[in-house]
Amino acid sequence: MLPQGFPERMLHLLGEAEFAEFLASYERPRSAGLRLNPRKPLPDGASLPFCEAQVPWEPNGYYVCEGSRPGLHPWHDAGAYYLQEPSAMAPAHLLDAQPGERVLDLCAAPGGKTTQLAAAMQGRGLLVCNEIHPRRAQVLASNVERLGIPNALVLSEHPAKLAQRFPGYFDRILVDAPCSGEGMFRKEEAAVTDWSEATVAMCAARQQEILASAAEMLAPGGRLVYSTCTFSPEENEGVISAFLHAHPAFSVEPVEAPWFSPARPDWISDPAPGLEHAFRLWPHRLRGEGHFAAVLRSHADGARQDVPTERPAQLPAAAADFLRNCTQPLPDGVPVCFGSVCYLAPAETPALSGLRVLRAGLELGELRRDRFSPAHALALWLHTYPQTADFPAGGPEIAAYLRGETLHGTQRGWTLLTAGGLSLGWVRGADGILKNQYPKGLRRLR
Ligand SMILES: C[S@@+](CC[C@H](N)C(=O)[O-])C[C@H]1O[C@@H](n2cnc3c(N)ncnc32)[C@H](O)[C@@H]1O
Repeated sequence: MLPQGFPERMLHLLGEAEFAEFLASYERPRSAGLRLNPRKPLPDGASLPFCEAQVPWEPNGYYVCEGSRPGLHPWHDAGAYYLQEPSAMAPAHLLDAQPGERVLDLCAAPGGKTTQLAAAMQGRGLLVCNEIHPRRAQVLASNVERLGIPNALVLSEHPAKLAQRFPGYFDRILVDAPCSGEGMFRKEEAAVTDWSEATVAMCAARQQEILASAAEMLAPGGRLVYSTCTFSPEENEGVISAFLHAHPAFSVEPVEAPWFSPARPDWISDPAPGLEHAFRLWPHRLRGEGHFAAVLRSHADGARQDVPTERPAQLPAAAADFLRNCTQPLPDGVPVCFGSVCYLAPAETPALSGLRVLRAGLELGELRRDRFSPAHALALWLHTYPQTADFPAGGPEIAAYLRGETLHGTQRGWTLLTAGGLSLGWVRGADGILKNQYPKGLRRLR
């Protein structure tokens, strides 16, 4: 059931013929997708049984067969892929983040686009992902950890506060704005029940503010992508047009993306020039849900700004000893400790004091009574470790491990548990028993 007032709005915008096609898309099943994580390639010869065609605008993206449950496969827990609606893969593709850059994902939870940006950055550079709501920021942090991303700072701050701390600092910024969610009516019941004309107006006002903060943080010459999953012109062409009028140093960058439809400057009054280069993704014109995206380019003069960087901490000796034993070289980074928890923050990490930080890069582990316990995040980042225990991904041992049960094996001490070759967590071996170290909050009930 569509919310009252919504079909009338769309009929007015689209006209009768296209509205009929649009409406018919609600009778079709929604498209589901997943994105493979290049940091955790599937073992040679392996494939995922639930993947069908590739998503045209994302080389790692696949449509998922109807009725399949990829979230239940242990390789999901191992971070081999992220479940993501195909149209939602468009904004990060358009941002085109590069290894070594400074990239900000300003509205990042639960982390679909953050994890896609991380894949594009190949572990190099600084990825700051921010989510204003603390609970949602925890989900974001957990997904960053699951996909084994080493170079992300996870923050939970208001965009205006970040704008004060990071003027002109980022090469690329994604604003995947909170919106009225009209494009998600096929996917989320809450999007239908929460919708009203007043919500659209409230979202548009908030989007303007977020976008203005983002613009302050973009380096001269930088690229900013604004996206929503809604159809309303107020939240899309309207927001971008008002932004361009207020920020003459920006323009909409024309980008080659033949799968998407042009935006509709004719749906708003006083459209800024170039608005037609933004994109609309229509559920009746492609295989995916409704989205909007605009690529904005700064033409401001000047250079990228720097801020003071985080000072490296001295890792406790027990941590350094443990890490020396890792055969896989650690990424470039700055050791940072919060109390007894140690991280390897990305090189050039800005000073973090005064910011709400959920993860300062790769969590290495914790010092407990002079003993070092490696973090779950470290296990998921590792591909190899001198001592591993591997079990078939679909076998009973991995199912038991994910429920938090003890396994059997001859290994002694900290051992990397792998599911069909992909790291999944730690076990600690002694006397033929492999004690389960899978975090309690992630365990499956059955
Ligand atoms: C569309 S969702 C982001 C989805 C995410 N980019 C992904 O791909 O998984 C928008 C996010 O913006 C957050 N948000 C809400 N109000 C905000 C505000 N005033 N400033 C910044 N973010 C806000 C929401 O909590 C939500 O997580």
